[in-house]
Amino acid sequence: MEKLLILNPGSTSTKIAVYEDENQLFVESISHSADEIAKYDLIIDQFEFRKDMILEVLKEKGIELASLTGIVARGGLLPPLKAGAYQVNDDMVWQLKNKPAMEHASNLGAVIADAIAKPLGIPAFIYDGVTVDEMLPILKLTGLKEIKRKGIGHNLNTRAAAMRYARENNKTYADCKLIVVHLGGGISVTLQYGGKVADIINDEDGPFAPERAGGLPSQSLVKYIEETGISTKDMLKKMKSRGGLVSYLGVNDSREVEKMIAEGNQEAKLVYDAMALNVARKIGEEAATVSGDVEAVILTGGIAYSEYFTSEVKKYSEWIAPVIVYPGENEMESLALGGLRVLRGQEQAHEFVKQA
Ligand SMILES: Nc1ncnc2c1ncn2[C@@H]1O[C@H](COP(=O)(O)OP(=O)(O)O)[C@@H](O)[C@H]1O
Ligand SMILES: CCCC(=O)OP(=O)(O)O
Repeated sequence: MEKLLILNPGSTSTKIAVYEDENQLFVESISHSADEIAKYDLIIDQFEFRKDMILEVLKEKGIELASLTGIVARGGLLPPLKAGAYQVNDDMVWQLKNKPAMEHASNLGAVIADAIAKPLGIPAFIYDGVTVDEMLPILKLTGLKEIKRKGIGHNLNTRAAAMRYARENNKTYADCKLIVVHLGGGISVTLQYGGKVADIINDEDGPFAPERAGGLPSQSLVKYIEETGISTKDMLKKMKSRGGLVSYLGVNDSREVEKMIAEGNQEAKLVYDAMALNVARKIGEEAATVSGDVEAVILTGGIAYSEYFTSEVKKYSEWIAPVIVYPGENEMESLALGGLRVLRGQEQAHEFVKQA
């Protein structure tokens, strides 16, 4: 029997679970207030704080560290990866500590997993990391040779949703042609076919999201930075955590926005409807990429619980293909099942080599 510790550090929470084979023994999501996080300059500075908290949760739940047989974490901002599993090694820990592609809480996953796994002599893995980049070469191009599109986003949850669709329709993942959208604090619109994430539209050129600015008109953005004198670091932070619903309405919880709409707030309705329309426009972009040959559009993530939001997206997208809703995210289970496949020899973990 395998006993796996699953770690998913997010911007505002740390999710921890333990699985015995396919059975979840517990899952716990610890929220971090903005104040708690604000005192750390860099993500990596939160290492001790989050690791200690994880160890504390395991103690409370009566999980003996020595009983664990492996650890699986959400992968961080590494250089472009293949889909599936990578074994956590010294190169990966070095990369995340010294040269991550971007600051993001998921960078802590493999580093903490390594710190716990090494003394126990058990393996640690990441699975379907945020930088899985299988994008079609033609989709990498932008209008400036020096700037390329990157495959970054919610690969874990969108691939898990695509695989669920395949299972439920008695098909293999490789035989499906799907547009899968993660609707959370951030949004990713993906095109998946041929067993790959052929495209992923996320923060840089995606729709705005509860906390994210999404793609912005590039000339206006450059002028805004020059006129306000805002630093690169502060601007990136603003686009990542103070954009979208937060920028217009001051809240990142879609349920609060829906309450505002129900109370007659016209600004809230305009912004929320615009967010849904922008998601649908990106779904249309992915549909065009495959000349409309799409079998289904799948909406997943926390906002997929919303009848209001999913109906809006459907209104603009159902002409492409049936729109299926898988509410919530399935990240902890996806990590556990991925780790189990590797430990059972059903899947091979890739080896990570650092890029200094
Ligand atoms: N029932 C619901 N109706 C509308 N929005 C919801 C509902 N439940 C959760 N959400 C929204 O889902 C978002 C978080 O989605 P989730 O997939 O859990 O997060 P993340 O990708 O940020 O980890 C929040 O904006 C939250 O308000
Ligand atoms: C870093 C890309 C994936 C992402 O946006 O994740 P979160 O929504 O969990 O911050």
